[in-house]
Amino acid sequence: MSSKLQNFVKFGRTIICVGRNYRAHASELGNPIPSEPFVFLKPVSSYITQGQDIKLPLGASEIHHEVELGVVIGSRCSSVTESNIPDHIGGYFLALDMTDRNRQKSAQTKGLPWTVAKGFDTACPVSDFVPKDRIPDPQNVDLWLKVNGNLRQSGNTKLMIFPVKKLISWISERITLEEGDVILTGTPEGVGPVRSGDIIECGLGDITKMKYSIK
Ligand SMILES: O=C([O-])CC(=O)C(=O)O
Ligand SMILES: [Mg+2]
Repeated sequence: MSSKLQNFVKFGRTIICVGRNYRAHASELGNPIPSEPFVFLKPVSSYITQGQDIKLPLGASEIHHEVELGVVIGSRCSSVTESNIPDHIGGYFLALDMTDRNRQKSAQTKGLPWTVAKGFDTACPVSDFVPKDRIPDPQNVDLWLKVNGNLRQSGNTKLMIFPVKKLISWISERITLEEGDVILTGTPEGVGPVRSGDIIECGLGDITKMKYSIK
């Protein structure tokens, strides 16, 4: 295993995020169920690791937590078929897709991109790298998130509309993926606002967990 993958944050390649990959989450925000995957990007500067705090961005009125399974790409993928995707997965991690919900809604209404709503500084808190053999089936992993000890999100990756293999294959037909690129695979339902002083704890079943404070 390349040490670049274990240090995927420092390696710092493209962060691709999948939107509305769980029906219940698309519905809870009043959005249609996608008929094919859709993706957006976060800048690499939005990564933070445990020990750093999530900072509420300037002028933000509603910052939401979204807990997600992250995949680290292990080798170059260009038009890779679904059956060959497992060979290209380098490992996994737990991620928060922190979202400025009001800015996202306003951008969406105006037909503008979500870049600032999803890519502000500290918008991508992540866990340590999880070796691939710890997750033999990425379509059966529990995802949970608590704010100040109260359970807010509880889902399982089997509820994804487009499974990991499909997502990576679909992306690789349009965007070449390289070693160290990561994919955030979308959030289950239960997203909601956080305030200064809150503590988020979340996990991938009991495989890995992480804790972040909101500054
Ligand atoms: O902001 C959204 O609802 C889209 C998204 O990132 C997700 O579904 O994980
Ligand atoms: Mg998300």
